[in-house]
Amino acid sequence: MSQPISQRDAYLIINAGSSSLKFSVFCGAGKAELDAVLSGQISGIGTEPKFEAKDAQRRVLADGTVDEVEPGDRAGLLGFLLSWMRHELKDTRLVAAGHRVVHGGTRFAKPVRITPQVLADLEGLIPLAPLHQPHNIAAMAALAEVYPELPQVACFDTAFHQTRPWQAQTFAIPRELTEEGVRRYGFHGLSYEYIAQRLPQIAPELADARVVVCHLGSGSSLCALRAGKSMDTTMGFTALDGLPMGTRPGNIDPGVLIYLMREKGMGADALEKLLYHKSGLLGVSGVSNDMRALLDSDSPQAAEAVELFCFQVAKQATALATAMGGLDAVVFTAGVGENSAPVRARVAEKLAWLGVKLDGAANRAKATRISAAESRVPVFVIPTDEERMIASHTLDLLANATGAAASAAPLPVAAE
Ligand SMILES: Nc1ncnc2c1ncn2[C@@H]1O[C@H](COP(=O)(O)OP(=O)(O)O)[C@@H](O)[C@H]1O
Ligand SMILES: CC(=O)OP(=O)(O)O
Ligand SMILES: [Mg+2]
Repeated sequence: MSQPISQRDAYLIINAGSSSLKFSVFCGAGKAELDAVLSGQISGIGTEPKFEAKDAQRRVLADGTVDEVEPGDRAGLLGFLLSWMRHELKDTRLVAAGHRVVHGGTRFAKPVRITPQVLADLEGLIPLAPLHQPHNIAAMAALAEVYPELPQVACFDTAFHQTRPWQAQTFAIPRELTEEGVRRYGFHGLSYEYIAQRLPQIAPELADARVVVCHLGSGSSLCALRAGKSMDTTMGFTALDGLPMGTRPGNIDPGVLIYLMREKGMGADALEKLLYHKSGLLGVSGVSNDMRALLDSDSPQAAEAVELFCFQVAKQATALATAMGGLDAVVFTAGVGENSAPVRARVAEKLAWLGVKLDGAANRAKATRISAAESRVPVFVIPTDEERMIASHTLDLLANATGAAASAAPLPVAAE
């Protein structure tokens, strides 16, 4: 029989996304044997927050709407979650906390122990990730209040994308700006890193394959994975680039921004609000930022928003296939990618010319492999697990105890 949780080392993991606050508690002596003993999320932040939690046996501990806090009150929702967890974890021996941090900038190339200096550096990156970085930092501060002695570790969305060739990291702008750090970083790296490890366990023949991973959630991006390494990705300097998302536009002609500044008198704050909070599925549909609501809606604008999303996913997937010189497999993951059969079906239809064909029944059943037997390109649905990846990095960092020293290694500027 396994040891009770109270006698095992436990790691508390927090992943603050744009529409969700996910958490897990893992127990285990090493990263190969990490058991999720508690996990869940507050989803629908900003619209209708819902709290779900499960125990080690995947039994439901909580499942309902959060009525006591305003839908957009991030601090209130974090407080609600931490007080619930504190009660649940009463005898648990927490040894560390790990956090997802969206932007590592040029400074953070790998996970790092959080120190006052690291925290200050992360705060300096808030303008490059205003929808995420403040919430990532708020979770660190809130935990430090509840567990002042607990070591905390930051794991970065940007870190996984360092293997891209320089042309995938560089904007066509004057070199001085590139050297200052104005370049394509890419995000959702913890999710892609998890998929890169998981796919060869499911399909060993694809270990060296050229795979487009579609991370479709509230924030969405694609990654070109070759032999498990990132070769390109759709997000850039910030998490605004690439695909349309819940409230973000994705690719947009920069001339639009100049037009809005000159002709509409919009400044940085107004543009930030437009691009991070009012665009994407919400802006196009006028109905919701939530893909479920759009698929359930009778509004023609909601249908157009879904079509625009699927069109861009397929179009940009094709560009990423070119970045790898071919396409051997497609993976769908994250909230929309894992749960929406209609979105997967529409994207796959648009990629038919590349040899993608789904098995309709397998797609609707959310099977692991959803492609038809005759599909040249196999297609998979793989639930992502950013929290497990963070736990694994947190264990590694603490085992190597290089913490603060590791933070001093700056990222090299993209080399030719
Ligand atoms: N059954 C479903 N059908 C379509 N979309 C879904 C479904 N379940 C969840 N989603 C979408 O997933 C999104 C959340 O994805 P997730 O990856 O958890 O987001 P975050 O970016 O906040 O981490 C929601 O905004 C919702 O639109
Ligand atoms: C980077 C990003 O967009 O993250 P999320 O999908 O969690 O909002
Ligand atoms: Mg997310």
